[in-house]
Amino acid sequence: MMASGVGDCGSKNGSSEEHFAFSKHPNLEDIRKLQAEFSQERNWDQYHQPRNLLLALMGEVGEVAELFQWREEVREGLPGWSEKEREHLAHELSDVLIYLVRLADKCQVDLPAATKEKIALNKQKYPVSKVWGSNKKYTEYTEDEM
Ligand SMILES: Nc1ccn([C@H]2C[C@H](O)[C@@H](COP(=O)(O)OP(=O)(O)OP(=O)(O)O)O2)c(=O)n1
Repeated sequence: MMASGVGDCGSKNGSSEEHFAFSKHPNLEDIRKLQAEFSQERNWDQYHQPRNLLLALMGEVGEVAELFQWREEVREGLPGWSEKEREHLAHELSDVLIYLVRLADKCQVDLPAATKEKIALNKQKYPVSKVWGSNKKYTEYTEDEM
């Protein structure tokens, strides 16, 4: 794992067979605390209201999109991307996560717990037996199919 956080995401030839997993730390609560400290030390809490954080988050999502725009389809593992491009992506995705965690903090949403709950709800909404291999939205299924 490089210092930038750019790991062996798949392989450079696009194979998804190589193992990829996140580091265990920092977890979301660690990130929440790190960002809270960062903001407090700079007297920036005054700017980190939910609305500003949402706009900052959207701006960073736009910066991620810039890295993908006007390219051919990008395959898993980002084959053909340079180390510099991978590092840039890692930093922009981190900005997105940092603002998302900060937004959840300021809205008092327990993000890991809420995510666990939402995945459980998604499983109910999209039962494997009904949706296997299909990318239809749940509203497109007929009563019979569900
Ligand atoms: N008021 C602010 C400004 C910055 N940051 C933190 C959160 C982000 O992780 C990062 C964003 O910094 P920049 O706005 O400088 O954006 P970039 O790092 O993406 O720089 P650039 O826009 O030049 O790519 O810094 C923050 O918490 N609160």
